[in-house]
Amino acid sequence: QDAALLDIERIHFDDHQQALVLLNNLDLQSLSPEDKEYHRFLKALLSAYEGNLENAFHSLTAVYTDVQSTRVKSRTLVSLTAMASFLGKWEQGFMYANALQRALANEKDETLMLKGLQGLLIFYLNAEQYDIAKMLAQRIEKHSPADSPYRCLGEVAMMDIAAKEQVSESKEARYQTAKANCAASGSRYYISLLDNAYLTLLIKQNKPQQAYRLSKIMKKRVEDIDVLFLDLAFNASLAQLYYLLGDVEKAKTSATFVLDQLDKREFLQSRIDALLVMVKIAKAQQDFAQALQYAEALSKAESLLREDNVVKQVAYQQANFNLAIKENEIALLDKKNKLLEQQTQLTNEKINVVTLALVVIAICLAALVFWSYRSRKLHLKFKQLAEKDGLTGAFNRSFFIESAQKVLPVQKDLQSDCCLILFDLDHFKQINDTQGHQVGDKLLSATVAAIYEVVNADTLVARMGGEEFAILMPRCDVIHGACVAEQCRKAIEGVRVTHVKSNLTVSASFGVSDTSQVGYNIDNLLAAADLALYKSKQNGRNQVNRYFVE
Ligand SMILES: Nc1nc2c(ncn2[C@@H]2O[C@H](COP(=O)(O)OP(=O)(O)OP(=O)(O)O)[C@@H](O)[C@H]2O)c(=O)[nH]1
Repeated sequence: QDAALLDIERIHFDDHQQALVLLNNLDLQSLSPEDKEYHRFLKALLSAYEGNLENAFHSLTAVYTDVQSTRVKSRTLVSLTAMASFLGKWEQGFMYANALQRALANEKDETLMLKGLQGLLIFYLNAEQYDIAKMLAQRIEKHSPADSPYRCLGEVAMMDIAAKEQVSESKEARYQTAKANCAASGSRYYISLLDNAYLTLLIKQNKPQQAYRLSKIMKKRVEDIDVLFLDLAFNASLAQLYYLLGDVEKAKTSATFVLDQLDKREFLQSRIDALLVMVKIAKAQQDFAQALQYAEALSKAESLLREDNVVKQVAYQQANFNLAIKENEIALLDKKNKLLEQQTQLTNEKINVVTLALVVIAICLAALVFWSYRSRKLHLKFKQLAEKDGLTGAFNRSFFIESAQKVLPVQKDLQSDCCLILFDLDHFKQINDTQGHQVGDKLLSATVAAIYEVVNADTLVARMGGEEFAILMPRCDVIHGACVAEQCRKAIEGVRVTHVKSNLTVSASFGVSDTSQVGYNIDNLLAAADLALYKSKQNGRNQVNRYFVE
């Protein structure tokens, strides 16, 4: 903030005229927007010295409402709080004091914090809440160095409270330390306030000689400062002091000075002190008419003060009550918020649990699908392994026999002929020996593939062992069977295997049997076909022979 503005605020208690001159001479255009607001605040504050505190209070209220800068706003709140107590605006004052207390709870700026405490201290002092005022003074003492004006104000407050409470013990030592601190702070105004508080205490403790010495020291300074409130308080004290010292004329002069001023709320205590002296003097001089007049004025002033005290107490109670309501509301809101938080947390947790459950279910389902797919695949594989020959893909012997045992009785019931072809590759050992086993294997596979080209898909083709194969054909007589066998023989003749060392030809010998001759027994069918096959081998191989009953 602008140094000139800060200076004006610093000196305004001690030299308000100089402060006013400086403020009016400032070039407004050169100020930042925040400093313009600060300038407006200072103008409102200094207007208090024009004699109308009420007007100054209104100006400050307007500043407080209008300004944007939080710094200027909180500074204005401090002055409003203190000023409300001088004007007896207790209801507003407690409201401001509460707002200020709340603001101070979060205040990080040390100067603003001390300023705030200062405003609160003045307010609670005037509100006669001495316990709170003492606490505030202690806080100020803790936060400020010995030579700070804030520290000095704390000392003034403590002395003022001692005077108000009319303590009987000597405060001489305390006064001397306080005075040293206040002198170090360089504030004439605060030193005068301290002196006046101590002066009041000395008078109340009936120590007129000490009080007199002090008053002599004070006089010049008070006159120089020229603040009406201080002038009146000092003269009221002087009136009491001179009366105690028996200097009636001087007591009268001082009291009259007080009573000649406008009858305002902020000067009420000084007025009462002065009137009290005037009543005593008039009585002592046996001027009863005058004494009555002063007594009436005194009673009026005292009743005003009592009224003010009642208003003050009620406002204080009300403020505490409002605060309690607000605290309850805040506590209630806190609880509601906590409840909402817990509900949201609960909902979130529920969502998490549901999501987790869904994920787990999805994983389980996927695992289940995968597992059933795998097990189906495995099952098929096992089934295949159990039913088929691994090399050629034809059915194996056991499956062939099993199937034949199921098929044949059905065919028998249907009176449908079936025939069985048995064939064996020729000179296969030789092929193995000359071409190698791998070629032999290839040949076996190619043979089965060639057979499947000839027969129907529902025909049972099986590898019975080694290079021997069987074909079972339902709804087929021996002539048709021999025909199929012939086709198969030719197909095998056409089988070619790649990557062989020399030209490789392959053939097979066939034997065909049928149910019309040997019945529907698989063993008989096989045996009969085997005989026919044997015949083919005997007759030079690569041929088909049917079984005939001899
Ligand atoms: N590469 C191969 N050879 C096999 C397999 N099973 C049996 N063999 C062979 O097939 C040959 C059968 O030989 P043999 O029973 O003497 O009959 P062959 O040489 O075909 O002679 P003929 O039947 O009289 O024409 C043997 O050498 C077996 O080792 C097989 O899975 N792969």
